[in-house]
Amino acid sequence: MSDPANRNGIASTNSVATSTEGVQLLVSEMNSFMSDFGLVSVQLDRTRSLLRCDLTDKLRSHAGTAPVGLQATVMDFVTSDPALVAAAPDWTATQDLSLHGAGWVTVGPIVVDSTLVRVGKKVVVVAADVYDGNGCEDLHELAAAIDAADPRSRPTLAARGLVTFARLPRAAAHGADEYTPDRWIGQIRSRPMVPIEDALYPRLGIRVIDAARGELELDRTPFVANQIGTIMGGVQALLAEYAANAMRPELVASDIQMNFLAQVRVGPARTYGTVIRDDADHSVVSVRLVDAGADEMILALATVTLRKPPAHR
Ligand SMILES: CC(C)(COP(=O)(O)OP(=O)(O)OC[C@H]1O[C@@H](n2cnc3c(N)ncnc32)[C@H](O)[C@@H]1OP(=O)(O)O)[C@@H](O)C(=O)NCCC(=O)NCCSC(=O)Cc1ccccc1
Repeated sequence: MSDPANRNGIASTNSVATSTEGVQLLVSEMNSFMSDFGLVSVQLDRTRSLLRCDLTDKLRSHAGTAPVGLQATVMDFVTSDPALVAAAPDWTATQDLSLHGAGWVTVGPIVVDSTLVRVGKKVVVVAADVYDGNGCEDLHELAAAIDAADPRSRPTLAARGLVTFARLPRAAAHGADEYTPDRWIGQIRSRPMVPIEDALYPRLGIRVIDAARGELELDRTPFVANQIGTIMGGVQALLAEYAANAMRPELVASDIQMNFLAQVRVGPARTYGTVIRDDADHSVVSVRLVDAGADEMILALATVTLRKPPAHR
């Protein structure tokens, strides 16, 4: 089988995800908001996975940096691999995700190193370090640099994060049997690369209802949904970041905490923002995500810290 969009001959996966309300969505790697991220990963062993993501101009924040929602998206993606290996045969859903900036990713690629921390009966916890690859695209070279004994040889840490996954029955995820990171140990895997015309936020189709109040909406479409039929955790992080930035447009997000409480039943996802701190050099915004089509059922709670952009410091 040949797939011209696929750089390493890895078959792209299509699956019909059914949400908790029984709505069917055709979820495909070829038609995802991440299709032009240039995602390449390697499962180094059963407990560690490394991923890189291109930082093209389309994906940059208004300050030219890698948006925190984008870092959260790729962090969610790569940490799920050691989680799925550890949780097998269960599937996983992201329950909590935190990401704290140590610096800005300005050159790229974005590199995320994820390591299994704890396997429990109900949850699996995976830590992640985010680096600016500074032009290096070779994952084995990056892993060696991260592991270097001399701290001066290591890439600069851009952020540190922690992701808690809840165990779900494997039947919750359509296409689960095609996604088997435990069989990919040592393999470099490139996702299908399909160009997308729009920049990161416009492509999601976010509707701004009231910027000053952080009120935005996003439909659940196959473009942003995952195998269990809800809006991907990373997209919810991007939505929360966008809402916080709508309230404080002169700043740029550096940290995010997401608590995913329920899965989208109907959609759209709607945000409500509250500024909980305004200081000289930063603000903190709390964002509530609800399912507007399901009696405003709470989907997630987010806290976003925003700072002055690096060029203005
Ligand atoms: C499930 C939980 C995390 C925990 O809640 P609790 O209160 O502890 O449990 P709850 O009472 O709600 O469950 C009772 C029972 O139902 C089971 N079950 C649950 N769901 C399903 C299902 N869909 N289908 C079938 N069964 C389901 C559940 O196992 C349990 O079974 P049991 O009774 O033990 O036999 C909940 O807070 C939640 O859904 N949060 C939102 C999570 C979220 O949306 N995250 C963001 C998107 S994820 C993402 O993006 C990842 C990604 C990364 C990278 C790339 C791609 C993807």
